[in-house]
Amino acid sequence: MGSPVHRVSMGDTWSRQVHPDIESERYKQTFDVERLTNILDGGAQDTALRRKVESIIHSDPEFSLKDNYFLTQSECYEAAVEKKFHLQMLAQRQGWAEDSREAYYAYRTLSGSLGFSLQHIFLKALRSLGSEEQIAKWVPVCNKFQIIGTYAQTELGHGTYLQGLETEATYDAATQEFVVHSPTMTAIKWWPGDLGRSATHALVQAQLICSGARQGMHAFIVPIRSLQDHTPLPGITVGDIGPKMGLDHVDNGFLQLDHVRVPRENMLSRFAQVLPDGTYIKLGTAQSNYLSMVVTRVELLPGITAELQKACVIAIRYSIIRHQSRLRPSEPEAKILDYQTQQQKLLPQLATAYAFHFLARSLLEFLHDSHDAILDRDFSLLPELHALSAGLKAMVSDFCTYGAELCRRACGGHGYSKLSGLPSLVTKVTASCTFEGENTVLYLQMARLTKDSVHHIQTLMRSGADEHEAWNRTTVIHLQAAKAHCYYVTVKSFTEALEKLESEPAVRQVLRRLCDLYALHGILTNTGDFLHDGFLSGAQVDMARTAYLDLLLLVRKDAILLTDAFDFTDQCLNSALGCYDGNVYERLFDWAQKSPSNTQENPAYEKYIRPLLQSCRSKL
Ligand SMILES: CCCCCCC/C=C/C(=O)SCCNC(=O)CCNC(=O)[C@H](O)C(C)(C)COP(=O)(O)OP(=O)(O)OC[C@H]1O[C@@H](n2cnc3c(N)ncnc32)[C@H](O)[C@@H]1OP(=O)(O)O
Ligand SMILES: Cc1cc2nc3c(=O)[nH]c(=O)nc-3n(C[C@H](O)[C@H](O)[C@H](O)COP(=O)(O)OP(=O)(O)OC[C@H]3O[C@@H](n4cnc5c(N)ncnc54)[C@H](O)[C@@H]3O)c2cc1C
Repeated sequence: MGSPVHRVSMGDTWSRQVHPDIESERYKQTFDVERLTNILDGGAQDTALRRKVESIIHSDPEFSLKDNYFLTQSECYEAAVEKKFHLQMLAQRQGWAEDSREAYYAYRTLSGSLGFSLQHIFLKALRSLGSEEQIAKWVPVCNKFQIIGTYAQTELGHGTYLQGLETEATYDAATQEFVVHSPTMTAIKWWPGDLGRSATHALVQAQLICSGARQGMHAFIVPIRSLQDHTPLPGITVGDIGPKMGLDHVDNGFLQLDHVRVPRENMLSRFAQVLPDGTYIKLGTAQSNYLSMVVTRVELLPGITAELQKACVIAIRYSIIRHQSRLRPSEPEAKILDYQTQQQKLLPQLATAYAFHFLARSLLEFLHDSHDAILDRDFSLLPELHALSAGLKAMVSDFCTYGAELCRRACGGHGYSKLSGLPSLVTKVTASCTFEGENTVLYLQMARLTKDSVHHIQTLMRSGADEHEAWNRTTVIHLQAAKAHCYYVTVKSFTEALEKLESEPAVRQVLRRLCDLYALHGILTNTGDFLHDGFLSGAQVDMARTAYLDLLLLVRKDAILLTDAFDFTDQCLNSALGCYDGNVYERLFDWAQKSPSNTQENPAYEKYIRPLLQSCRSKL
């Protein structure tokens, strides 16, 4: 009789018998895993609520992810829309609001494999840029899915440089309408998620033209498909941009506007208004309409971090089960996590996954404390919020992408199998280095604030360079300064989180080790900077390395318990390598046999293989 089935288990044949190699790693608990889970969730009640939502979702076969790896792009898209449809019906029955904790936990449970992900961003932009009246009008119809929104800012010719966006919204005082138009091929909106086949409305960022003057980028709600039969409305050419590297379940699309008219009330007017006679009233700053990007960058951080957390869970559990080669000729093959190099690959990533959890929580608190003031047009905190959100979104997405790929590679051949769950994690998190702001550009937004950057610019300007040339000729240094600042902010937020855990000594100690490992990893991967600036001597670098290698051994002992604390269900991980019970090989073999290439006829045989074999045989 196997051990009792753990609550996160897949619930299949092998869930009943926990592999002894992984079970032995759970015997000696140096800290209370459940308490750490509660801390990560924000409290025991949040853990209970999350688990309740997970249980409801996993009890319904409509939400199963197990066939996802065998679907085409169109099937992926339809499966995600189908799950979103069923989740919306479930949410209505359960009374879960669109922006509720339950809805967030449902999204986490399904690893974001849901349609209409841009509805959230449409709503965020609405709440940041819309007047109270516009919010009261559009939020309810969004929440009830009476419309499906997307956020259309990027164009074929421009994504980063927002002042270069070409889409125009020209005010017609005679009819009190805006004429929204794509004047050139490069003005076609390109990339917006859910635009290809789903959205009925787009929040279009366009250059406002009124009273003969160009007023910069403003947001307009533009209906794009009929609510009766989903056909494109007059003046609208819309479609899918075609196959991508990943995120097959998202229909990223294009939108060409041919003099489309929308009522004056459709320009989001928290920070600017156009009066009936075309008079432009500025209520904010030049960058007020960039606020929605700030909010989205901050609110994307937990989801991006979760991808690295899942990659660490899969790779570390697999590294306990996988035996390969011998540490000593006289001993049996070793668990690959007992090799120092495997520890050096995975455990700093685990530390990073924890560090980013506390960083995201700290930045979300800053956003929530400052957002209301900004909505009330007190912009004093906006520059710092922008700089932090830009730099930290760039760092978190960069390092989560790097870390997820490292976890994938650390699993050898099976890490290259989609059935491991790792390749789709990597392609998904990679996208976050580009969307919501390309990372280099965002790092540079933070760098504008650092002392070191200013010094280099001033030196060049004294030698005769103008400010623009001086800036461009020092951006590599700015980038370095911004990355260093991001690392510092991350260690600071992790340390501050530990200070609040005085009543949890055992949990605090295990997290302290992760914080030290994260900080030392940062120093040891940038020793040149520390030596160059005289912050460390060679002897001190040696001390740091010794402490780092000692920490790897200590964290190794708690590695499985630290992955368990994230409390991802097996269904959410959807990985043959990463299940709680560790029965890797049985699942790999079982799942592979479910592949359509093993269950369907092989047309290539009759057409090509048999004729080829026979033609060769006849010559023998
Ligand atoms: C299943 C997965 C679901 C995932 C969903 C993903 C959905 C993705 C959506 C998108 O991708 S939407 C499109 C996102 N696009 C961007 O983020 C564009 C990125 N580009 C920029 O942000 C621009 O580079 C820029 C920063 C806007 C450049 O600004 P600008 O061209 O005006 O020049 P600067 O001189 O750099 O800035 C001027 C001034 O403005 C301040 N500032 C810039 N951005 C902001 C902001 N967001 N908030 C507040 N302030 C901002 C900047 O600091 C400068 O201020 P001063 O220094 O002059 O005071
Ligand atoms: C999966 C995915 C989903 C997306 N979803 C949406 C969406 O829903 N809505 C939407 O509006 N957009 C969306 N986008 C578009 C995304 O926001 C843009 O791709 C992003 O802002 C980058 O702009 P770009 O593609 O024009 O790249 P570019 O800005 O052309 O960048 C190309 C290169 O030029 C460099 N570069 C650009 N400007 C500078 C500079 N000033 N200094 C130094 N280097 C510079 C960049 O660092 C980069 O290396 C999505 C993109 C992806 C990949």
